[in-house]
Amino acid sequence: MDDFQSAYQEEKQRLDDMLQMVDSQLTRLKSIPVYTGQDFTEQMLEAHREESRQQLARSVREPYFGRLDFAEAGKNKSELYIGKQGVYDPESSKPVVIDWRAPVASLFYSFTGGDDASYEAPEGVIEGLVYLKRNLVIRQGILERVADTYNRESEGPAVSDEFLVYRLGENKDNRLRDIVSTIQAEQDLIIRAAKNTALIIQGVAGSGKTTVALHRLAFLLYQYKEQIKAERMVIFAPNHMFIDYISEVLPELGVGDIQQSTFADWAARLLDLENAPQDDANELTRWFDSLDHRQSVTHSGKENLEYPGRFKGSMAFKSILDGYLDRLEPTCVPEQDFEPWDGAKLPFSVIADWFNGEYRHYPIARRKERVLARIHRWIEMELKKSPSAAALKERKKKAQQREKSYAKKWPELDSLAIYKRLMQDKPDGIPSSILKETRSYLKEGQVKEEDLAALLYIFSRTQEIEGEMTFDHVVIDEAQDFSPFQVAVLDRFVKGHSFTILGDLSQAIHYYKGIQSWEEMQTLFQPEDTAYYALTRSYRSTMEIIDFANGILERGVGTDLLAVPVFRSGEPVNLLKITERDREKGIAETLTKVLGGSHRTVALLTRTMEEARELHETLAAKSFDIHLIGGEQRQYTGGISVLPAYLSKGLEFDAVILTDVDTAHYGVHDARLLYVGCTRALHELWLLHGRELPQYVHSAAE
Ligand SMILES: Nc1ncnc2c1ncn2[C@@H]1O[C@H](COP(=O)(O)OP(=O)(O)OP(=O)(O)O)[C@@H](O)[C@H]1O
Repeated sequence: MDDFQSAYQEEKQRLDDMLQMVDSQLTRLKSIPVYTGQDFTEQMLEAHREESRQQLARSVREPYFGRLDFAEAGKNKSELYIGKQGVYDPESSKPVVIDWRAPVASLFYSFTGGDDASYEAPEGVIEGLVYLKRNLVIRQGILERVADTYNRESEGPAVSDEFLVYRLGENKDNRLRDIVSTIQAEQDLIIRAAKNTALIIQGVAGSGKTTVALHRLAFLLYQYKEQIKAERMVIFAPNHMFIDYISEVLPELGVGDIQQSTFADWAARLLDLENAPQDDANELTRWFDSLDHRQSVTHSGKENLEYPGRFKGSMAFKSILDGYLDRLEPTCVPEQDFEPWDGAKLPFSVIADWFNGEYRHYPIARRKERVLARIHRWIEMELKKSPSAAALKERKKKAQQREKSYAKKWPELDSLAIYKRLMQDKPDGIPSSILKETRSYLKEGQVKEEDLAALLYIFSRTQEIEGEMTFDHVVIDEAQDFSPFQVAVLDRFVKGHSFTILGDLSQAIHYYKGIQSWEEMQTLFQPEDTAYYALTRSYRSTMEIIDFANGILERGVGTDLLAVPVFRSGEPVNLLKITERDREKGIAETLTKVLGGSHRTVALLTRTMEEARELHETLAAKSFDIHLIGGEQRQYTGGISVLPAYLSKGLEFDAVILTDVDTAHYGVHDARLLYVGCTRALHELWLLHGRELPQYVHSAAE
């Protein structure tokens, strides 16, 4: 028997033993009748049993994925099995499978060979020797693969990339998956970083940002279980389809109840907006669907703060709001005494004293509420002094009217009302075009996504932020499209600046919003409260695709944030010229060719929504089973999809076909967009064009 076979036999025997143990624990737990009574202690015990049942049911399918033989200095070697969750021997209560988030499991990810192995444990740094690092693929309880990525006894070097390349070569379905078995050291550092830090991560396309963020949430919940709750953690994603796409990773990791939302949805809920802006689907269509309009805007020299989205996302706008709100505070109390009926008087000075003195520690909207409630109580006390029933009746009637009209003299202090007044009052510093446009749609009862940061900020300064509104941790994915002001606002809702902010500046396709450098975010925090990481290795695509996309970055985007590929080779990138007359035929033929492979997900990426619609119609008429994805889409179902490139951000497909890659569709300002499109492909990439390719694509292909 060779080494491999004996390792396989050994692991198979171990697995059988383990499955038997897990199965008998599960059978025992299932035999306990489910408690449905009223006793609180019993309810808690039942909840605990149910959690164990679910965990064990997951463990029966895949109890572990890795083995690490480690000898702590001065101690014997132990064989540690690492799984998505810990398993305990019911008799000895000792762990037989270690949770991947436990300190010692970090060695499985950080160790790449050599005589020095150490990890950080609560009791300090533990040092020792690693003898074996082994990956095990178990599916539905069956051992499918054993791969040693390090063996002290063998001569050869560590081959950790081989197993990674095997995993990366698999085709994908319609959901993002967990990567616990192949987390890379650079990713592990981010996943395990301390909680109370605003982590800012620049990662090239396909570097695992989204995946890492989700694993980090699972880690934080494990590491800080006493301090944080899943329901108080949130991941902000760009749209509903993306939320659907990532929705299975956390349950796979055994973590539930973490909020997944768009910023717009969260803001609309908190602000109780009647007309909530629908993410940015409309805005996207406006900016991306008319090629001419977009060209003229990007060429007009209008940069930065002249775009409403950029201005309203800037910290300069926040300062203007601060000034306005500071001025509002001393003018809240109406300058008059309050007389509920003739002869009874509550002097202005007393009311002002309540507002500015006694209730000073409350935000102003709350203060107003408290003062008005106190006035009401004062009226009731005064009414009791009425000399007769008739007088009481008369006074009560008067008081009701006057109380109502007095309350109306106070300024309205809900966020939208304040914001509307601010736009009317025209404070210095807001460009007049922005004032005018905003006033006009606010008057129609509309609010745009770009206004939400300001509205939330006003809310946070004027209302009380109650416990259930706060977060223990916030993840912002695609953060290059967030504004500094949005992050500053969120900071008011999150405890201890506990953020994971991830994005890629090269994918900042929204010229009208977002940031241009990470410094804009970093400077929001004290240096000791923030840390910056860069992820440069790209795991999604083949070397050929990454090299090609790097060419676009270098020559089209003009950045040096290039991706480093994992050594996974595939087909060359295909640049195919088809005459305009044969466009539809050429696209259909390419699609047929691509479908001849073993791909499970294929995307046709157009430049505009309109083109996607037309192409969908054409191909559906040719009997292709194809889905059209639009901005309002809530689910991604896999298979063959046709969508505009700007909606493909964050997603990935086994094969990607980009249509009309010519200078008219992808001008110099669209290099980022094309980069996004190209980097969606895992294994195969086609660029079809009738007219001239953009110059930066020509050179990227050379
Ligand atoms: N360590 C890893 N092991 C295996 N697969 C990985 C690893 N890291 C990332 N991947 C895979 O790479 C792909 C890209 O991951 P992900 O979507 O999280 O990257 P991203 O940086 O958010 O990408 P983009 O910015 O392009 O949207 C996914 O298929 C993910 O499973």
